Amino acid sequence: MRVAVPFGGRSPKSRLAPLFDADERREFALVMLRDVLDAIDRAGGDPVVLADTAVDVDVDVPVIVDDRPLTEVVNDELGGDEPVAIVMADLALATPEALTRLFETAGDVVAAPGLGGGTNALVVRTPSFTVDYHGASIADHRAIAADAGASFVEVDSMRLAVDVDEPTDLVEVLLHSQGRTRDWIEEHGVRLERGRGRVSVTRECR
Ligand SMILES: Nc1nc2c(ncn2[C@@H]2O[C@H](COP(=O)(O)OP(=O)(O)OP(=O)(O)O)[C@@H](O)[C@H]2O)c(=O)[nH]1
Ligand SMILES: C[C@H](OP(=O)(O)O)C(=O)O
Repeated sequence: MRVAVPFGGRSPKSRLAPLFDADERREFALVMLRDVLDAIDRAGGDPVVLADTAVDVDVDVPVIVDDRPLTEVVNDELGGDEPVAIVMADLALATPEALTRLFETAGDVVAAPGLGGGTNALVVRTPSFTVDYHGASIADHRAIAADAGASFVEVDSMRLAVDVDEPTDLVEVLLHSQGRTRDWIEEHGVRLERGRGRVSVTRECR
């Protein structure tokens, strides 16, 4: 199955500014993209990157450069007869097993909800569905599918629910991931900070 991976490479991961400067955030976003492309490949998907700027992914994966807004770019992928998946580039915990389960779940539209209201991954098997990202997009996508008379099935997956947007999301990477992303944040001095409540992260050296 074709798996489109949207990638905003120009000024990514602004919510990680408390930890990383702009160059580091660009590098970090690329490292996550590499992990996600690997997981898709190992799940048997055919990835294509939809990037808002030219990007060197360092692997043999096609890159389409299109600087229109995310929703427009993704909607151009939809509407055909073949199923297509959309997997976000910041799913640092994604494993081939979690993605295989997503790809194999039956439904006109299959969605992996993200923390905080987003839609981290989709499989679309009907031309009647369109996306509308940002805000509580999982609720919007549920409504769009209902209006189109399409079934909407949500996959319950912690590995696909964590999109790395905010410093606290790095806790999940350090605790549950083995990939390049985890290595990168460790090399950049990010450590778990254990207190009385939820574990957080701190950066040792800058
Ligand atoms: N092609 C494309 N992909 C985008 C764009 N904006 C975000 N993305 C991708 O969409 C997914 C979700 O991105 P977000 O977490 O909302 O945005 P971000 O720019 O990575 O991070 P923030 O600056 O913290 O919002 C990631 O895979 C991004 O790389 C865009 O304008 N164009
Ligand atoms: C694109 C957006 O991502 P988030 O801002 O929730 O990470 C969404 O999933 O609607």
